[in-house]
Amino acid sequence: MDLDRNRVPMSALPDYADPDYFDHGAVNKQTDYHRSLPKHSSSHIGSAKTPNDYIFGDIIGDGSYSKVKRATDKRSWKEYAIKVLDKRYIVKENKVKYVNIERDSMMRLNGYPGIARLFHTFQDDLKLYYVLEYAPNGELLHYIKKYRFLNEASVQFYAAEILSSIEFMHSCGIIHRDLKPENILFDHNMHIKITDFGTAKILPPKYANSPDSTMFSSSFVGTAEYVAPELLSKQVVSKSSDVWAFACVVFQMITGSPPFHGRDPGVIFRKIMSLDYDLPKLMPIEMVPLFTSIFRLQTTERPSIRELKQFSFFHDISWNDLFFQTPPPLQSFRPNYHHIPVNSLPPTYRSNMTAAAAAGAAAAHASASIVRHQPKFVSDQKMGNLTNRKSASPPAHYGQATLRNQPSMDMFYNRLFPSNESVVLSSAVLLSLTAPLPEGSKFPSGITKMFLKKKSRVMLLTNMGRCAFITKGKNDRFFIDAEVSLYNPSVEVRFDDNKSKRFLLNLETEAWIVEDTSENISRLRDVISKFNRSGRSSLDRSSPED
Ligand SMILES: Nc1ncnc2c1ncn2[C@@H]1O[C@H](COP(=O)(O)OP(=O)(O)OP(=O)(O)O)[C@@H](O)[C@H]1O
Repeated sequence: MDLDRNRVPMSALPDYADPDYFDHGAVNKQTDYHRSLPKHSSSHIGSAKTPNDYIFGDIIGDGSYSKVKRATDKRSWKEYAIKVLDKRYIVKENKVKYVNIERDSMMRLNGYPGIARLFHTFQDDLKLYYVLEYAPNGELLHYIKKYRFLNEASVQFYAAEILSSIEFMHSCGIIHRDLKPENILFDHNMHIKITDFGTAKILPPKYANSPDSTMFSSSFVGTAEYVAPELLSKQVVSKSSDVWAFACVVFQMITGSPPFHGRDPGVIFRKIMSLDYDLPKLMPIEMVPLFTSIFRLQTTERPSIRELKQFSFFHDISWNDLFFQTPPPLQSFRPNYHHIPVNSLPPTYRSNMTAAAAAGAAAAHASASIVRHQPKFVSDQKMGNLTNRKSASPPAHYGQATLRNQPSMDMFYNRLFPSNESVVLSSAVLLSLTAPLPEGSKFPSGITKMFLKKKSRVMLLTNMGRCAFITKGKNDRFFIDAEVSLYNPSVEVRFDDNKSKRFLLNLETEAWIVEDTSENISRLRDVISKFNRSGRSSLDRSSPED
């Protein structure tokens, strides 16, 4: 079931009658450079396959404008991951360019073992399908969360695989621009497969062998924690921006969190621009130069990949047959107490650190604390103040329902709630999590806005003042992944200016920015304000006695 169906007027859409609309760049005209690329045979990328050739299984990934599903080829019984993209949404959100970039860059990189392969693309009236090599062992992020600090042997081995794959990408003239643990997957044999080339930069051919520090203009793409300073200060990227992200990923593997983290993109960017990061005291000494040499503001000061491969951290890596080796088992990091703590580093290492980083390292040594940053939407605990509810704990069926045999979406949505509660308004939205906005401060704009992670959700408002955000999970089951009571007096609702489709739910410890994509903003404004006003007026009435 497509949640957005019936929400976008057909007249607003371009003509998709041409089956090659996406496959041959009718929307995004091919540049001379694209025409100069080697052509792939039509059996490889083209319309030879259809959705009927596959048995679709669970959703295994939820991107900002796509769902990734497990699928089995009916003839070969081989398993694939099929990325299903909603054409209407892509056009409406101006994502056509990214969809084509993803296909073009993956085609160019096909065959390298560290990069997920794209086998076919095809489409039907509503969707685009990218048939990808299936990486059944999930994301690197999963293992970082599971083990918190990964063992040194794994960090070394996987850092080498990632670095080799980046080197290959760069040699093909592709800068990934969004390397992060969510985009590094594991195949059957626990070798890496880099994915998500939707925001890659495809360089003109003459730059394929350019130095890593050569800069290219770039829009603001990527993920705040892994973005390099040159993008923030000059709106440019270089191959060494991927190397910066690589260092952030390796840092996260060994310490559990990325080096530059914070509650909102603004905080993260300030830390990146001032190179404000901490080196935990038990970090293996051989790893330190990796970070101190890469975390430099000037791209020219960062080592090239060729130089990095010579670092002592990689001294026993056999680079030529990495993907034929058996990876070391992923485990938790067991600190080797013979490692030298950071505060007794030789002066050459210390001189590479900024004052802030050195002070941070000293502080980290004193407290040995490593802060973990895993943004997470809150759910049930926010429901405590829901009025008219006898109990804060959800009923047994709460949060899950199947879609089958439901005559209308609203009736279906009602099944998510207790029987005395019903949906009064639903709308497709983009939801992002950020730090609470102090009174009087403006909504995120410019690059801070661009780096907010947005998730497509359906927002439901119920007659009980509940504001729930739902998404589709495994087996086509919907679930509520964030919700709040608008009657809760500590929830502040703030609308952006009149022209904007955004509003903010300011909670005590975090804020949700909601952007309406269903032309419903004025109705949302009315209903939400009504609920929230009554909650806040009860706060005003009760505060004098408190
Ligand atoms: N080949 C694959 N094998 C297994 N899982 C995959 C594969 N490709 C993608 N996934 C899963 O789906 C998720 C989303 O995929 P992908 O990052 O390509 O989508 P996206 O729309 O670009 O996401 P985002 O908006 O988060 O950048 C991945 O993080 C991963 O968990």
